[in-house]
Amino acid sequence: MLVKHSVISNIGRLSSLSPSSSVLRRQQFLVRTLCGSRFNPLKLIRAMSSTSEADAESILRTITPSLDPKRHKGQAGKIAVIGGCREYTGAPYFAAISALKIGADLSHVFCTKDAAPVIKSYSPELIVHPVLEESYSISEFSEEDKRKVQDKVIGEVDKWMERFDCLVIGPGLGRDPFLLECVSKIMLLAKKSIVPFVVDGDGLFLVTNSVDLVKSYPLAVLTPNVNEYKRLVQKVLNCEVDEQKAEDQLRSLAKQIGGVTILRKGKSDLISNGETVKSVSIYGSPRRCGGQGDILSGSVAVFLSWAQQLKSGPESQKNSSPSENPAILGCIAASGLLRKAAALAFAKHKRSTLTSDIIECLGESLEDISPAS
Ligand SMILES: NC(=O)C1=CN([C@@H]2O[C@H](COP(=O)(O)OP(=O)(O)OC[C@H]3O[C@@H](n4cnc5c(N)ncnc54)[C@H](OP(=O)(O)O)[C@@H]3O)[C@@H](O)[C@H]2O)[C@@H](O)CC1
Ligand SMILES: Nc1ncnc2c1ncn2[C@@H]1O[C@H](COP(=O)(O)OP(=O)(O)OP(=O)(O)O)[C@@H](O)[C@H]1O
Ligand SMILES: [Mg+2]
Repeated sequence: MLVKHSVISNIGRLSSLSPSSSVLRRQQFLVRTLCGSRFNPLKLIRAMSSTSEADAESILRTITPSLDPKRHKGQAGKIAVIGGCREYTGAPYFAAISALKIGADLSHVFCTKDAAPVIKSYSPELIVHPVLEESYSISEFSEEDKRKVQDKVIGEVDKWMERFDCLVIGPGLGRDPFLLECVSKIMLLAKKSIVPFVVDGDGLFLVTNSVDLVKSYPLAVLTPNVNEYKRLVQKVLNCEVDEQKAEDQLRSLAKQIGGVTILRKGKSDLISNGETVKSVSIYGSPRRCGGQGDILSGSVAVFLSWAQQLKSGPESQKNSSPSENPAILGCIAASGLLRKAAALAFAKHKRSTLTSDIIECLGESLEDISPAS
């Protein structure tokens, strides 16, 4: 019930933003999904009651849509990654290509001008927007001109915002202050349009320093690694990470940030929205090469979109969709699939397993669990 009330109050807050018609549709969908006539307290209480190992395979089977010939391009998901700068071009590519490899129809990347040609050259499948600016490229500008540049950046992203099913904010973003200020405005835009977002990498650096950017937004998912989690706990809970109370601490953290969903990455992935805590411990791979978290953030975006779609689609009218929060379902599905793909890639490549090898195994791993036909 607590969940229901907090969702209603969050929606109330979101409603005060004079929404457009597509925003209204999203709001109505949220209300129907989380609090509507299909609201089943028994199912919800069961789902929320304890920390337990999630049945990731069953969730993957439930939320992965069938390949229906009647569906048109875009219906399987339109994802956008906000990330990619001079230093990092791999991370946004990994997140964006993983979304496509899992089954999303369109994957965009909004990055800096330097990063764009590099990311484009990795793959013609991605739609790359060279719109973000770092301080060095505007160092000679007056304050007024800097503001104009910022408005232009926000305008470029805003043109697309309502078309996206989910954003991934942060892989390879870097920590340039001017760029991060623009990204904080992009988060506000996403909230205004009620677009879910996954925050990872340097996006978590931004959010840790400005928690209000995500606080009480029920469609925000944070995916911290060990360092990012430590910094969040220190900032929000004002204490150190306590492994003995890992689940309680994660639940408190998510609750303190107003019920956002947090996926704490590690030996076991732990997922909480401040009410329930679920774990995914399927055996993955002993290789810890960089970039696996980026696969995860792109995957969460797709599965979250599919879980939401399932709840709003005709299947939900038959009361056959699961009652849990789509963000939690998306995290469980993504974590389970990444671990399966990592295990498969490791079986093939052993010590030389790289992130690209794991990405190549995403399709086969999903096919094993949820065959296309
Ligand atoms: N190919 C690319 O373009 C990629 C780009 N990426 C992008 O890089 C950006 C920064 O992200 P990040 O992950 O490097 O930052 P953060 O977590 O602060 O780690 C910094 C340092 O912390 C340590 N450390 C890490 N894990 C640890 C552990 N388990 N236990 C203990 N220590 C641990 C370790 O330090 P060391 O051990 O070397 O002292 C590590 O070097 C971000 O934008 C991200 O998206 C990546 O996605 C990778 C692929
Ligand atoms: N010790 C571990 N044992 C098994 N799996 C792990 C371990 N640590 C992380 N993972 C898995 O690897 C995935 C990526 O987590 P990781 O902590 O490497 O993220 P990250 O540091 O953000 O990665 P990236 O290099 O992309 O930034 C997680 O989903 C988790 O399932
Ligand atoms: Mg990372």
